[in-house]
Amino acid sequence: MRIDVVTLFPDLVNCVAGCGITGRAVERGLLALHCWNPRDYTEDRHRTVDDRPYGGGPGMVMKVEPLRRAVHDARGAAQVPATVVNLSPQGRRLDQAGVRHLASRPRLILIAGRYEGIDERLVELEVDEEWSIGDYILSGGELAAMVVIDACARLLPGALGDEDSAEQDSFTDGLLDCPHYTRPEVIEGLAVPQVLLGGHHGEIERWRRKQALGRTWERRPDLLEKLELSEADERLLEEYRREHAP
Ligand SMILES: Nc1nonc1C(=O)NCC1CCCCC1
Repeated sequence: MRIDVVTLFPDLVNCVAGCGITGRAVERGLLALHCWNPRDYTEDRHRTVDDRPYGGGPGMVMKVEPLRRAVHDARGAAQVPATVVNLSPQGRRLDQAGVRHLASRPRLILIAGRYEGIDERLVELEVDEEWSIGDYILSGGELAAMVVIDACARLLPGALGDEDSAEQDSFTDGLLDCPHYTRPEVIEGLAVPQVLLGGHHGEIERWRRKQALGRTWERRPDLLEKLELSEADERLLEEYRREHAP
């Protein structure tokens, strides 16, 4: 998978290429990451990428032309046609289904805006999809782009080793994750649940599933409403509810 990012801060975005699962995906050739700086596509002495907003108001707006030239060069840098994605609070809210959709694209060009935003005509001329990582305002689209890169990289075949399987990731099956524990067995009088020490894999799996169902019910009932639970899951959840009824 190839991801290009149009950004005024390539050093920030390139951090993902240097460490962790994303760094390993790049090392293994599973993910190619390239940044394109609109400032390199300016033609004036001051390398201007922004200007005052029509209609007045605070802040600045990113100009179309430097962005458009950067997108154009990004498109031409590889044969594979790209899906151009703008990251902004105006986009569709990203969830794991959205990540699966984006990770299924052979190539993405992510646009990371700054200032008050990008000129709307760039969106009309070049952007295929707009995505938001949440209902809050960041200083720029770079962190959102890095979230997309990380979440997509985890889904690339071969990106995860056994030690960090995405299969057990919460949200993979629409549920929150179960609690996790490691040594020591007791900390400040808090012991690891006995079932996890017994080595009975069937019981452990059952306990983890019940915890995932129960925690989703307690913390994110909205997620539970979207799911068709099996009879076994319904029974597990009922058991959890009985054990945790206030
Ligand atoms: N939330 C978000 N999800 O994706 N991006 C987000 C964001 O807050 N981005 C910053 C804005 C700042 C003004 C210019 C355009 C990007």
